[in-house]
Amino acid sequence: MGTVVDAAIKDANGSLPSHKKVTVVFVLGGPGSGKGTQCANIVEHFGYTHLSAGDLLRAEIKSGSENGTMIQNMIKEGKIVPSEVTIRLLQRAIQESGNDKFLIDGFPRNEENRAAFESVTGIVPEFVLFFDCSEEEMERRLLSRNQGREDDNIDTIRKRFKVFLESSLPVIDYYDSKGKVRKIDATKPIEEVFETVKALFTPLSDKVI
Ligand SMILES: Nc1ncnc2c1ncn2[C@@H]1O[C@H](COP(=O)(O)OP(=O)(O)OP(=O)(O)O)[C@@H](O)[C@H]1O
Ligand SMILES: Nc1ccn([C@@H]2O[C@H](COP(=O)(O)O)[C@@H](O)[C@H]2O)c(=O)n1
Ligand SMILES: [Mg+2]
Repeated sequence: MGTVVDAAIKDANGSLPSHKKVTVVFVLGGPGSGKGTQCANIVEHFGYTHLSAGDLLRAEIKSGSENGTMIQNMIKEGKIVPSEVTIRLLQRAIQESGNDKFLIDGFPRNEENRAAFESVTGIVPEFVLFFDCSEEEMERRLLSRNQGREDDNIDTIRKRFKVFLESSLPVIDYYDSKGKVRKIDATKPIEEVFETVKALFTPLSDKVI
């Protein structure tokens, strides 16, 4: 069993923390590198709860929240939403899940995300899964994804790549300096990528489904 952290997770309103043992794996990689695809496989085999920061933000827009328009504009521009908004959504999802192990996909996306999450929740990731993929391949995947995402157009994709290089790679470098990064060649076919991923999760798991 991997290390678990005793995290003080405040509830969605920021009230008294409840102590809960949780295991968190951050899943990072460029836009279209296959984070969501591989998270679905990990959930199926290892019983984690998948929390995609992007999905939570899109759900917040749909819910008609007062932050909806701001979030929608940021996503259209490929920009990173202020940490307090995203962290509140992640905390709520953690609290509501009833699970104790989480894949946090697409977060932390910049230094502000990283530092704020650690200081608010006290959670240190078990490790960071980094899907390494060429821009050429990611662009091809995003342009053929066909999920109706407003940010899957060439203008926004280029902005997202720039933000990834400038703001997200430094977060991966930070965790790499702490020996936490598990880098995966994500240009390979889905099944081959998952074989490598599986080998990382199997030692943490006492039951493989
Ligand atoms: N290894 C792979 N080979 C080929 N296609 C893939 C691979 N992994 C994922 N895809 C496809 O690429 C597209 C993007 O994958 P996915 O949504 O998992 O990426 P993502 O990293 O979550 O992207 P985003 O950051 O935009 O949310 C999907 O259509 C998916 O089916
Ligand atoms: N930590 C995050 C994660 C995402 N966003 C915004 O959502 C967009 C889509 O994210 P995906 O992971 O689903 O690709 C992303 O481009 C950002 O605009 C964010 O702000 N903060
Ligand atoms: Mg995704």
